[in-house]
Formats: sequence, C-alpha cells, structure tokens
Amino acid sequence: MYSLSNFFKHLPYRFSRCFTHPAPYTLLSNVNFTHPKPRYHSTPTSLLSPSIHSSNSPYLSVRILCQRHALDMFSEALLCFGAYSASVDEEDGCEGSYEIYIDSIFPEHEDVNACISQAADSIGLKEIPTYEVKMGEHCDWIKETQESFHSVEVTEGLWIVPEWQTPPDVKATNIILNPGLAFGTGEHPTTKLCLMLLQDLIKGGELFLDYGTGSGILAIAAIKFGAALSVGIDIDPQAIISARHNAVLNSIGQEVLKLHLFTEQTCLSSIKEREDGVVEDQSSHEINKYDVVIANILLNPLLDLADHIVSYAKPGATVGVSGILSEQIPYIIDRYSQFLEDISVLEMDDWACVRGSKKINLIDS
Ligand SMILES: C[S@@+](CC[C@H](N)C(=O)[O-])C[C@H]1O[C@@H](n2cnc3c(N)ncnc32)[C@H](O)[C@@H]1O
Repeated sequence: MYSLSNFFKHLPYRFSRCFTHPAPYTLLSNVNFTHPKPRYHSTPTSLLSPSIHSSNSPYLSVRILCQRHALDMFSEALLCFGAYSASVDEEDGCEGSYEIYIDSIFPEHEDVNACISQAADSIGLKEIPTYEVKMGEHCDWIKETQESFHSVEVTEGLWIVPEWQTPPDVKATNIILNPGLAFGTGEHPTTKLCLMLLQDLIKGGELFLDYGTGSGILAIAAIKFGAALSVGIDIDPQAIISARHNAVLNSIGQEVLKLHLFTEQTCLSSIKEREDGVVEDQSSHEINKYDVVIANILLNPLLDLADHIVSYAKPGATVGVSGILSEQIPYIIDRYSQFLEDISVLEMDDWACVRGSKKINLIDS
C-alpha cells in the first residue's frame, strides 16, 4: 500500500532533472531546500516566483554565468533563495558553450551574493558562478517576462495561446493560458508529447487523471478534446491556483475539471476550502477509475510512484508517463512493464513519453 511518508520523501526529486545519472532508483539529488518552499519543477525558458506581489517595484537585474549542465537546478535554486525570476536566452552568444547566461531579477533589498552562494551550495556547485548586478528601472518586468511566451501550435489545430494574445486561428482548439505561475506553457517537449498522446486517446466521454497538473494544461486540453471529467492533482498549491485560473480562462467549470492538492493534511482531514480558494480533497481521485492517466513529473518519482500512478487507471486503460529524458526510457520501461502492456514510446528533442495499457488482471497494491 502506498504510504504518505513515501509520498513526501519524493518532494526533493523535483530538483533532479538536470542530473542524468544512469542508474535507476537512485536519488539523483539530495538537495533539500528549506526556505522558502520550492515552487517549480523546471525551467524550460523562464520562471517567475509566485511571491511576486507588485510588478512595478524597483529591482536588481542580475546576469549569472552558469554551467550548462546545472542550468535547471540552479535556476530553481535561485528562486528558492530569493530571486523573483530566472530566465535563459538560448540565443545569447553562448551557443555550444559550456556556460550559459541566466538573467535573474531580485528584489531591490536582496543580498544577491548570499542568494547566489546559497543556491550554488544547495545544488553542490563547487564554485560560485560569476555574475553582474544592475539596478532595474521602474517598469513592468513581469509583463516583459510574460511577453517571452508566444502562441504555440502543438499539433495541427491545437494552439496554446497566452492569456494576453488573440488566438491566431479562432477555428482551432485554443487553450488559453496564463503560463507565468506554474509549469506547463505548452513549449516544453514533455508537455507537447502529453498533449499529442491525449489528442490521440480522448474520443469523447473519458475520465482523465492529470498527475502533476502544473498549469492545468493537460486537464484543460482533455476537456477540450471531449473528456467527460478531468482531475488534476499537484503537490504545489500555486499549481492548483494557476490551474484553476486557467480553467476559468477556458470557461471550464469545476464540475468537469476538479483540482486537488496533495498535502499531508489532505489525508488527515476531510474536504475543506482554504482561504486561498484551494480545495483539499482526496475523495474523488479513486483507484481503478480513469480511462486515461498521464503523469508528467520526473524520473525518480515516476519510478517510486509507479504502482500508485497506475492504480488510478481502469484495467486496460492507457497510462502515459513523461518528464523523462530519452536516455531514461529503459528505466521507465523496466519499472512499468510489471503494470503495463503494449508499451510504446514517443520522443521529441531528447525528451520522452512512455505509454502502455494497464494489465487487465493487475492487482493494485
Ligand atoms: C513538469 S510539470 C507538468 C505540468 C503539466 N502537467 C504539463 O504537462 O506541462 C510537473 C508538475 O508535477 C507536480 N509534481 C511534482 N511531483 C509530484 C508528485 N509527486 N505528485 C504530484 N504532483 C507532482 C509539480 O508540482 C508540477 O506542477
């Protein structure tokens, strides 16, 4: 039986993606951030801290030279240790180089040196990255950061459109998103792969579980494709808030798109609505219920939570797991082949999504 203590031990895995250790079942990173609570899973192009309250305050603009292999983890660590945002300009003169620039925004009063040192230390960098600091002018830099997101056509006729843009094709299936607050902008290959899988699977009337919903992009897409019910779960309250906002942007009601926060309290208390509007509830994501289950998280939680993730699917239902690099496919197949049959793999830009059908006679643990 899956236990809560097991579940919570996976939280640090959210920081593991930039390490591609070959051995399965290994804790790839022992990073344990204590303050403030980490919010983001990865940084495809840009991250914004949810602690932003005012977009018009003075700020420090910090350009940091980072080792390319540490990019994802270091960006996330910066947010954890005080940065408002961390973004990468892939076209900024470092192509092919061992190092890459991260442009980060800090509050005016922040001790940037301490933040960068702590961030580097927390992910085990031996040297503190070099950086330069400029005082930012009063300007709406959140808006500037958001403007780096553009409408994306994921597959023919399926567009992800930022909230502030007009859909390029009004006849297409348009998912309207505010991508600034949680992972799932539609730009990341794993999100694209999951969307393609969903488009293939949802024919009408299905029950869909989005395990690690982030911005809610997959849960929303499933409804747009014709699912009868989407349930999105996440361990990050900001993701739930963001997904709810995005559901409203797409005129999708709570009767068909249910969002649930996984917390320790969730399992100890009954359903309750908190002051921030997040509903905590475990009752509606029942095992053996869903026609399609997709988990776009990371290698290690996918390995450790495999039986838990699969248990939500009906016998014979499709389970898709993503958030993994192509080189990690064998570990996923090795682990999931005890639960799934007819396993196949979709790949895009070195990222992968593994799908399979839940074995009919599987006894859920
Ligand atoms: C890569 S994002 C995926 C977002 C979206 N589903 C997509 O496909 O773009 C992963 C999300 O999973 C959440 N997450 C990470 N570990 C989790 C876990 N063990 N259980 C539930 N959610 C988790 C993160 O908070 C994050 O919002």
